[in-house]
Amino acid sequence: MTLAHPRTRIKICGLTREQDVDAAVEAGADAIGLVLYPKSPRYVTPQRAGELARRLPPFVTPVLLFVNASLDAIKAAVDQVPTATLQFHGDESEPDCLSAGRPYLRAARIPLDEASPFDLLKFASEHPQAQALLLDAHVEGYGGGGKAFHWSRLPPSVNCHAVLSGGLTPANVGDGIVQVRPRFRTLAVDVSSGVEASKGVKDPEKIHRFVAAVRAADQLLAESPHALLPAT
Ligand SMILES: O=C(O)c1ccccc1N[C@@H]1O[C@H](COP(=O)(O)O)[C@@H](O)[C@H]1O
Repeated sequence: MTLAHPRTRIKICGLTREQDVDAAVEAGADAIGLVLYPKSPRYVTPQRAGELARRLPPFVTPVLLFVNASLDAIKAAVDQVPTATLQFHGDESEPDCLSAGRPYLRAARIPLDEASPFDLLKFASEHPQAQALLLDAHVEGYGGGGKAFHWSRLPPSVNCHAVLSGGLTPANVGDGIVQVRPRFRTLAVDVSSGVEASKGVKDPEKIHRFVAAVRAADQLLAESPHALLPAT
């Protein structure tokens, strides 16, 4: 059976503190992201990632984020968080993404400039084993830039699961869900900057408002499926 409007899953990314992990869980997040990219202001060591992930209750997924990491570095983090889903946010090939033997999300970094070409269908075909494509804006530093790309750039129909990210906030996530969900098999959302007090420090009130905005969009779509805009 296909559900017309499955609940939008939510990932809160870039957590560095116990209280932020707890706030994400209390708000109802389905996944938390831990950034293993040393150049990020949200970087955590593999050991710290393990400490934070061990706070999670069942059925909340820890996601380990990498940018062009070596296999040794990936394995060191997976040793600490053996149940992790991996998020590859750099220039990794499909064999790189498969090398650690864990489910993974592959970030597609979509140019902010509408004149710059980006072929998402080709990108999807190059990552057939990704659990989902994570759609982010192409920003300096690879990600976590708080910038939204033009959602209208996405193709009308892509036969894969997707995670919308890049500049999401409590104010725009509902609109993002309505615009992007019809184009993919399912849609989840991922936020970092939009729920922060400062880089690497989350604001529990913003997390709650973000989750409430996602649930409001889900409710709207369940009650009025016509609210889904036709994909262009
Ligand atoms: O968070 C980071 O510092 C980061 C560094 C390198 C690659 C990705 C990073 N974060 C991811 O970027 C997207 C968008 O984040 P934002 O909401 O726009 O801040 C998200 O998937 C983060 O997990």
